[in-house]
Amino acid sequence: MFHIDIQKTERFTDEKALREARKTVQQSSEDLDNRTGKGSGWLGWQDILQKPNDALLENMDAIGAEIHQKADVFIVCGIGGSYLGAKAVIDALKPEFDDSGPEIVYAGHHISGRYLRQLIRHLEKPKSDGSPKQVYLNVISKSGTTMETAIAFRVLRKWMHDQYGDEAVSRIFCTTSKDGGALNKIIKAYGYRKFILPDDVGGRFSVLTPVGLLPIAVAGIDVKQLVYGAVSAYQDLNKDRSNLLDYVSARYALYKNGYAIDLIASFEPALTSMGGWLQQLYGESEGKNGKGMFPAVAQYSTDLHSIGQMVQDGPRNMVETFLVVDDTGQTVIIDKDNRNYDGLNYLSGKSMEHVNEKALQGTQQAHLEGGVPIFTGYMSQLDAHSLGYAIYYFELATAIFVYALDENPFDQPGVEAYKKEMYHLLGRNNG
Ligand SMILES: O=P(O)(O)OC[C@H]1O[C@H](O)[C@H](O)[C@@H](O)[C@@H]1O
Repeated sequence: MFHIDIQKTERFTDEKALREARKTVQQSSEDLDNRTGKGSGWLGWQDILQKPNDALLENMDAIGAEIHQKADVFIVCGIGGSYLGAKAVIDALKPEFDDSGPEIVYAGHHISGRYLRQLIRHLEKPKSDGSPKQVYLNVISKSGTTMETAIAFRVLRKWMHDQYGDEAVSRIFCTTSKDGGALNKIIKAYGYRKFILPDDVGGRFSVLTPVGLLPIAVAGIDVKQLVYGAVSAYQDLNKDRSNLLDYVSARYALYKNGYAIDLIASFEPALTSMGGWLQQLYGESEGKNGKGMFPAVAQYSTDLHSIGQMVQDGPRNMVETFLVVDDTGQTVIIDKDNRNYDGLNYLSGKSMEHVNEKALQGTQQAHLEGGVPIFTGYMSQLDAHSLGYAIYYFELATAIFVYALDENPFDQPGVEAYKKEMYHLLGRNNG
């Protein structure tokens, strides 16, 4: 399923510090379970697994399958927790260069007019047989007021209505909170189909709600497997949390010892977006009142050729968290070449997976010797069930770690600061 090996961190923590950390973390875990910690009104991400909503899953599956069949392009319009989870799962499981089902594109995740103009040009370009592309749009915003998403939605919505007339209404899907926010006003006025994100589930904990499930289902991924993977994790970790608590304790002890950066790395490019999802989960949950580790993401071996030097030899304040899949399911065998000009015949008959695994082991050994404590998260397979399992594992680890910091894992007050400055510069208060 999923577990984290902490062996390669042990030489960086002394026993006493680890014991203390474990005590704090144990208490944090109990506070979470007893619902006595900070932000305890925001534990809906656990409740949805305690009682999985099969009707919702069936519904997501059915709508997803219908759009999968009809759409050429499916636009996911959202930012932060409103798209990172879906992207993580889709990038992990949808085969590369796959042209079955719709192309999934993203919008509303920044304010680039250049990008949006080019996206619209792409939507308008007919298919190879000359017929127009069939476009469907899912806007996702918990608050319903996020500016990046709202601007893109305003533009794309108009494009959809210009293109499809009244039929646009049946091609636009909105995911938001039950009440409130500008998006709810728009839904009411235009009659778009709405999916609800429960109030007690924060954006970065929302991938297993319609926020993530609809785009994931549209991509042709089994949402039941995904959610039930997380349900298994929920049940297993209610029974035995020792691996998770060892991981959180070691990470907390390292943090206390001055380790300030957590570099999330994978040798499997399909998992890089999982790193992006985890980056928000860790970053927004931890970074409060001068506390927390800065989460960064690396794709290996690609980035060993760019930031590898820094990891090996830069300031010694970094831990690495590797996401590893035991079985990727597919590979390429390196053939023998009689001339052997490239000198690679010592690898002939070997799979690229074998080479990638040795690259992982070699990198870990080198970084360890260079002074980087290493966590390794093992996923048995690259499938929906294992991903769901890992998602809940990390959500739980986040909540417990942030309780150990004595902060609220579920708010993000600091994110408002840039918005305030931007709104001021844009003259929002002047109407
Ligand atoms: O879903 P929304 O309300 O549009 O929010 C989208 C994102 O933007 C906010 O500013 C928060 O910092 C994130 O936690 C959130 O995921």
